Parts: sequence; C-alpha cells; structure tokens
Amino acid sequence: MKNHPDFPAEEQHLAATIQAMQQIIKDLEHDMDDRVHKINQSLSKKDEVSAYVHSLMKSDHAYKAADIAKALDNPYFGRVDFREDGAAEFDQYYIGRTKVARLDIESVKDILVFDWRDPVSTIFYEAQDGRASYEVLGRYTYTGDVSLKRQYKIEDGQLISMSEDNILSKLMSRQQESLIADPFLLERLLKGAGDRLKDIVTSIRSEQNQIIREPLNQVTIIQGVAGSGKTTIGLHRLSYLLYNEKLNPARLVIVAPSKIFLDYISDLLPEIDAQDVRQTTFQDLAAAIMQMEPAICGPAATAEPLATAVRWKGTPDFIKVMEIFLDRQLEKFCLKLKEISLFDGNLIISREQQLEKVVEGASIPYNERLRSLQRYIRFRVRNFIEVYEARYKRGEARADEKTAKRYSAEGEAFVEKHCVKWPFLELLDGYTELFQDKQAWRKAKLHGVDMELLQSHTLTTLGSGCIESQDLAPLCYFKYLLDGLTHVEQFDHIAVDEGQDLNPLEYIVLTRLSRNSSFTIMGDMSQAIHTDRGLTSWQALLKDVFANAKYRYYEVNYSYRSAKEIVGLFNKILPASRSKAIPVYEIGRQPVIEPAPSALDALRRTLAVIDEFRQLGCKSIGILTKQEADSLKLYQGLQAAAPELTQLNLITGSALSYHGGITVAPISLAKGLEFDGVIIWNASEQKFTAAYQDAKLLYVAVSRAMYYLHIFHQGRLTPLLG
Ligand SMILES: Nc1ncnc2c1ncn2[C@@H]1O[C@H](COP(=O)(O)OP(=O)(O)OP(=O)(O)O)[C@@H](O)[C@H]1O
Repeated sequence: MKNHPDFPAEEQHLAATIQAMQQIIKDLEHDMDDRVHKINQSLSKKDEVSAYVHSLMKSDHAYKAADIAKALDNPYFGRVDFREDGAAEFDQYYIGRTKVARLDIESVKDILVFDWRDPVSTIFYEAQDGRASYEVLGRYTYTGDVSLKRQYKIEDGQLISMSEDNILSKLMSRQQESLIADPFLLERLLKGAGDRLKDIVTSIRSEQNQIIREPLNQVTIIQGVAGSGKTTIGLHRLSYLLYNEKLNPARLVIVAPSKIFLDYISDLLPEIDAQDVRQTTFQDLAAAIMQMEPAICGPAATAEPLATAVRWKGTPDFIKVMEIFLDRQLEKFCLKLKEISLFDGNLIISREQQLEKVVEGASIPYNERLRSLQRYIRFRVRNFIEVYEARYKRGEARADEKTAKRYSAEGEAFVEKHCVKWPFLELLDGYTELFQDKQAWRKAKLHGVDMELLQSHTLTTLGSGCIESQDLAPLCYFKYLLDGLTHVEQFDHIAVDEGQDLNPLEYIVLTRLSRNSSFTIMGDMSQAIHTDRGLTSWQALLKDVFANAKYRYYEVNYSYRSAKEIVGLFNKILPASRSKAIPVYEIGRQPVIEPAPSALDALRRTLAVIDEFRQLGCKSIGILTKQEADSLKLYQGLQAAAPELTQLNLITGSALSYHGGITVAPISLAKGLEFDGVIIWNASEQKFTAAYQDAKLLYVAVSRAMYYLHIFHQGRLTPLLG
C-alpha cells in the first residue's frame, strides 16, 4: 500500500529511527570505551567490585549494540496507537524483534522500538475491538483505546509496503475480521515449508498471543488440531518466559518426541533468542536419571493381553507397587537389626536408636535411609575410639595405649564388615527384584492388569539384557525412590511437545524434575497414533498427575499450515465428535486421489507427481507410507528408478537430522513436520481400515501437506476417504 497518505510520513519515521539507532550504537561504543578506562582505573585502585560492575555493563552494552546493529535493516514490523484511559493523547508504539532504546530513558519516547515480548506489545497482537489492556509484572494493568494497528514490510532499511487495521472505523462499519484478509499473514503462510520451522513473531494471532503470555508457574495445556501452531506457540512462549522472567535458559527444557524433531525446530530457537534452552527426548532424559545408557528392546508387544499389561507400566498405579516393595525391603531389614555392643560393652548402639535413623524423614530415598544409618554407626564407633584415645593421651587413669590400639583395630574391622550384607539396591537389580516380589504385587491389589503375565514378560526381557521403552519411566521413578534425583538438574519450566504421546508416569517423572509444576504441554489427542504409549485424555492427565497444580487448558482450531482444500479433506477423516480444523487460506487446487494398479505403476506416477510438485514451486515434498518397511522399499525403488533425483532422503527411527528436499518417511516419523506437497504412497482399504487407529494415522499424513496433496491407492481406496 504505497499510495497510503501516511506512506511518506512512515518513510520519514523509518529513516529517523535508523539514524537514531546508528547514534545509539555509537553511544554504546563510546560508553564501552569509557568502561575499559574505568575498569583499568578501578583495578589500579584495587576496587575489584567496581571493575566487575563496569565489565558487566560493558558486555551488556556490547550485546545491545550487536542486537541493534542486526535490526538496522528491519527495525520493526508493526505499530499500534494506544491511549491509556484518562490520558489526553494516543501514543505510538513501534514493535520489532529487538528493543531499541536510548541509553538514558526518561520517558516512553526514548524507547524507539518495543520488543515483541514486552508487555505493551500485547496490544499490537490483540487489539481488535478498539479497546485493549496489558499487564506489567502481573500486577499493574493498563487499559485504554486503540485507534490504529499497522504492519510494515521493511527490507534493507526501506519501507516496501504497509497494511493497516483502522480499528475504530472498522468497528463503526461492523466489518467482521477475516483471517484471509490479513495480507501479511497470507504472505507468511504462502512462503512454504522450508527445511525447518520458522518464527511467527510478525504474525502472531490474538488467541496465540494469549497462550504465549500465560504466567510461568502453572500447567498450560494446548490442545490443537493439526497445523494450528502448537509447536510454534510453545517455543515462542519459552522465548517470552526467558525475556520477561529473566530465566536461565539452561533451566528450561523442551522434551520432544525424537532427535529429528529437535533438529526440525533448531532453526527457530536462535531466531527467537531461545537457542540455549535445553532440548531432549524423554529417552535421553531417562538415561541421565538412570545414569546409564539403556539398551531398548525391539518393537513393542502388540498382541493382547500382553499389550495392555505392558501399557499399564505407564500408569501411576505402578508407583504403589514400587512403594510397597521398598517398604517390605525396609521392613525386612529393620527386623534383622540387632543391638550393637562393642569395646568390651562400653559402646552400645541400641536397636531403637538404629531404627530411628532408618525410619526418620518422610521422603528420604531408600538407599539413603540405609546410608544414613551406616553413617550414624560409623560416626558412633569412630567417635568412641577418638574419645578413648584422647582420654589416654591426657593420661586418664582408666585409659591405656594398649586398649586404645585394640579398640581402634576392633572398630575398623567392625566398620568394614558390618554393612557389607546390607540390602542396598542397584537400579536394575532392584527393578528385577521388584518383579520377583509376588507379595508386593498382591498387596497392591491391582485391577485390570494380568500381573503374572507382566511379571514373567518383564523378567524375560530384563534377563535378555534390554529394557522396554515402557520401563523407562518406571525405572526413573524407581531411581527417584532409591537414590533421589539430586544428580539431575531441576528445571524452572518444562515444555513438552507431542504431549499426547507421553504416558502419565512419564509426566510424573517430569514433575520430579520441575521446581514449581511449571509446564507447557502441546499436543493433539487426534494424533495419538501410538497404541503402546501415550495419554487417554487431557482430563486424565490433569487428574492423575496435576491434581494439585494450577492449570490453563486451551483449544486451538485454526489450521495455519494447510490450505482450505486440504483441511476439508482431513476434517472428514476423523469421527464427527472430534474438533474440526478451521482453514485460514485457500490455494485453489483440490487434493488428487488416484488409483495405482500396481506398486510399479505407483512408483512411476510418484516420479511424475514429484516433477509436477516441483514445477508448482514445492521446495519440500513428503512421500509418506504407513509402515517404516514400506518407506525403505520405496526409497530404494525411487533411487533405482531415478538415480538423477536430487535431494532424496529417507527418515528412519534412528535418524538424527532432517534435510528437507524430498523426504520418504513412515507417517509416525513425519509427525510434527510439514511439506509444501505430500504424496501418500498407498491409502488402500487394506492399509487404512475404518478403525479409529488408522483414521488418526491418515489424519496425520494428510495434515502434513501445506498446499498440494496427491494420494495413491493400490487396491480399493480406504473407506476413510470414500
Ligand atoms: N500466526 C501464524 N502466522 C504464520 N504462520 C503460522 C502462525 N501460526 C502457525 N503458523 C504456521 O503454521 C504451521 C504449523 O505450525 P506448527 O507446526 O507449530 O503446528 P502444530 O499445531 O504443532 O502442528 P502438528 O500438530 O500438525 O504437527 C507452521 O508453518 C507455522 O509457521
């Protein structure tokens, strides 16, 4: 919109801002030189505190100058005009990726650009009906009128275009806001899927902004349809928390489903200043807790009733069994405790004194209780010897050197031998014993699980030297009960992506690593495609794990990823009871469903569709199969049939990074990713029955596509698409 009457004024404002920024950089550089001088002066006066303060200021200013220099090409992307209630005039707030402020801030006018995470920026994202408010430090609320919201496209320091929401006049005409009418959002959505997830700082929607700015110390759950921006919002929320709560990034962690997914989000993190946040999978976290690299067994049991029994290991009921088992161990140990009499009966440690040490304290880990008694006994023995030696050295009549030596030898021999047979438990041995303790399982009075089957199955797998993935959370919790978790870090905030795929016990383990039940959990129950793990519902999670925590639950239904034509198709796949996605843009081309008489034919046609997609401008293409074995076969087939095909990649379970280009992948491993165009290799009725489990898988596959979708079926088409 170059012919806007304000365009020249905005051009002038931009030029003036850039000039002011250059001046601020100069001022900062000048101040840094000055600080070097002051550091030297302070050091020469041996005033190390002042030297330290100056050096902190110097490095802070160096960062600031670098940030502002980086923003010179594109200092801001939005403006909002706000008048606080009671104030006479509207103030203009320019919003950018980095705050730009003069060195001495005397009034709000000295802040040339506000950071998108600043409290006031919320007005830019949320102003829709002429009124807005923002909160500072969760205590002060400022409310007022908004007259204007403008968005700018700036490149190389030049204003290219601007678009505007004249809110008051819009209100008057009672025009409904249409998402598609936002040209900046549309432009952003039509950019296509790159190799990695992108930031959305310039186009955060109002409902997303609210989630991003939720308070720190609560459980925030984001349930959203495919492509609704859950991952993106969750990561922007981390950036917001880091900036506003001044958290140490090492104390924030993202728990994601796979290494490939972590790689996929890796470009977004530096864009939003969250590059130092810890990123991990539950398996890696478990390895750190268990202090070992567990060997995970092959594919999970799928046949009933074993599958149900194995899945049960992820329920909180298992904790009951562990606690009963350890109580029984402790009870047996206590029953065997005897009075200790040493040094000719001169030192007595009574049974009661020992018992007290074992049972005191409510949440002391099992091994620590034994260690505490061990330390107590050793202390009493060594203390007796020391006191006796001191007495004989002082020349007391009833103490002599010979006896002191005898006592010392007796004491050391006792200390060495006494605890050798104590039942300290190592993690894996203890876990095995737990499954052998039939009485503990009986005492737990469990329902709905075939205990004997579970015990014999687990003892067999443990005996063969591997651990089922369902054993990881119980082992972590068992470690917590045995030794505590002081050897692993505690986090100020934990973000879980694909949260529907973690089971309740995995969440309970995470709560033991959280300082204050501060979580952001993103997920979609309609994408719960793993039969062997995961949640049954968000309600169950809240009841079983976060019953005492403060929480906020959000549902997001706009799908920003896929064009209307694709959203229309994936909405049909799920049962009517599931939330439907609402599209925000259309592309003007329907998905194609095409029969392929044979695999060879499908391969030939796939190559033609790849070609077509490329001509349509697709940079990333996903070719998705139901099973991993099909992906491998297809990948080899494509390589053989078209050796000239560039950028062809296969994703397997062990993949560490995502390369973009043409990706062949099983649907389960493509979850979370997106592609400009998607080819579904075989959506036959044989592969995808009408069962809910298959519907979820197909829903995931279809919703990976942004613009173009081509579905082949060898044999009759799945009823899910019929
Ligand atoms: N406000 C927005 N402006 C522009 N793009 C957006 C916005 N919100 C989300 N998107 C885009 O929508 C796409 C989907 O986002 P994301 O992958 O975070 O969704 P998701 O809900 O985690 O998806 P899924 O569960 O299907 O994996 C991304 O390309 C993201 O950049």
